[in-house]
Amino acid sequence: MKILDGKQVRQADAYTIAQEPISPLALMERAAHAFVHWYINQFVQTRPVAIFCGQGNNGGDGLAIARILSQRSYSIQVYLVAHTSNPSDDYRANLDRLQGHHRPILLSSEADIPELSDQVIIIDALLGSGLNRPADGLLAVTIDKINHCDNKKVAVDIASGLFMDRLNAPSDAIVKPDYTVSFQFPKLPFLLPHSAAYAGEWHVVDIGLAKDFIAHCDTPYELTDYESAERLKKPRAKYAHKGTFGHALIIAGSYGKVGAAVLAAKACLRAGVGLLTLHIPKCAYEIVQVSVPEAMASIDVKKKINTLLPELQGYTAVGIGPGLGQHTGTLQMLQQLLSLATCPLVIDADALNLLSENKELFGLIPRKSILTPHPKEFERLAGPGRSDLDRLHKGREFAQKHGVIICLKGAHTAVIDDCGRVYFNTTGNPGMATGGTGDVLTGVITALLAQGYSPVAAARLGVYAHGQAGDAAIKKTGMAGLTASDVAEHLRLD
Ligand SMILES: NC(=O)C1=CN([C@@H]2O[C@H](COP(=O)(O)OP(=O)(O)OC[C@H]3O[C@@H](n4cnc5c(N)ncnc54)[C@H](O)[C@@H]3O)[C@@H](O)[C@H]2O)[C@@H](O)CC1
Ligand SMILES: [K+]
Repeated sequence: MKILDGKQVRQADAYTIAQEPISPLALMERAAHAFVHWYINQFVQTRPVAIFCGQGNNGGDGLAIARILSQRSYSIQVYLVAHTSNPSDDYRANLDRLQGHHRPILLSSEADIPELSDQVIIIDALLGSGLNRPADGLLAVTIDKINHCDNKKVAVDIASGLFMDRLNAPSDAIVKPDYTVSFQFPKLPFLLPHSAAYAGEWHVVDIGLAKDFIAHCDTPYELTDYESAERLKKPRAKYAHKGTFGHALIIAGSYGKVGAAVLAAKACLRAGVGLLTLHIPKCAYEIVQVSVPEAMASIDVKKKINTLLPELQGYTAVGIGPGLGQHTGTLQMLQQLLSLATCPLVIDADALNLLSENKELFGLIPRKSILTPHPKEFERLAGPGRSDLDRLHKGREFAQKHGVIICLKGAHTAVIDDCGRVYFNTTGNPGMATGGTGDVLTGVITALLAQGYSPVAAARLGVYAHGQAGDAAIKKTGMAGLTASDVAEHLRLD
């Protein structure tokens, strides 16, 4: 699913209106019905509804939603905030349509803002994607009051006060909803850590904007959702043998961090690789043979660290980094790998830290290698970002400059390809913020690369499947109890 900017959404809107054709008012009605369809599956009729409306089209949506909910026997009360001398036509039309069903209350000062009982659900339709400056005056006061009550809150399209395409200042008044029901597309701020709190749990509802227009819309931002992940998957052929699914090499582990190698290996196997060899220091030999009997071991000359690059011939992908340590001998091995590798690489954890400490090696990274930094590792690689958006821009620049794919890990891990396209992941949960899950991810992506997936597909599908495994695992373990081993065990690629 694509993520469009404000201008593109307005163009999609206008194109649909002209081409379908459909009147703007009928499109608003369709959006309101889509919202209500979601709403009635979520909240029972016995919960009263307070709908706060502005005077743009977002407010128009709110008025149409109020009418439709009232027709469905929900008890509603609309509160209007007058913030413009030029209310939108469709706002006016919906205000007219509401007459006879309901009498809205106009809020003229702070004193008019109601105290609501706990049972009331708040629908926020004050401002939508047309926000052109931070909310102030009575709008800001109303937003503040809404935020201070414990009632469940649902934002229509986007939380009032949240910019779609640019950063808000920390002091801006923005509704903090429990849910956002977004029309047709998610919005970029929903996916960025610092603004995600202003989206809550977000849902996208289809309002029938023209598919041909959307298909041709050029945007750097996209989601990896269920449909796109399914499209990326390659079926396993009936007459396949283990050679069909590649031979992965994972270079991992050091004294005290052998677990990282084991986790990466288990995940690699669960992600369907044909054969796996682990290159490990001597101290890891028994541990690996016992805990991952399916993997072959390539033993380093050193007892506690990896220093000697094995012969690379025959491997279809190499993953390096989990639990590796940052010794000089290991650095030389990494340098050799970067110079000699002819198959795609996954570079993670200490291998990334070694690169950050030795930036002159950047030029050696084979094109289309996959780098999997968490935000701190990314900062070490590419410098600090002033904001989430800035970090994303830095990631796009870095990926294009060095011809690599970056998995910038986080709640919505961003896979950034070497053309600067960003694919946000949609699976996973906060339980996965625990040691070892990164090692599991390296194993999964290495397995997919080894099986012949393109680097971008391997990164997107790997990140998606990794999050999906975490989501499946918490059904048994709960979030707090989730371990990286649980994630590895619950991986399912078909
Ligand atoms: N995406 C789509 O194709 C559709 C969008 N619809 C709705 O239309 C909305 C966008 O409508 P609009 O463009 O009218 O935008 P808004 O509803 O956000 O309102 C814009 C109006 O508010 C004023 N305004 C902006 N920022 C302000 C501020 N800080 N303080 C006071 N006034 C401010 C503007 O000058 C303008 O008059 C969407 O969010 C969505 O809810 C739906 O009706 C149907 C289809
Ligand atoms: K809103």
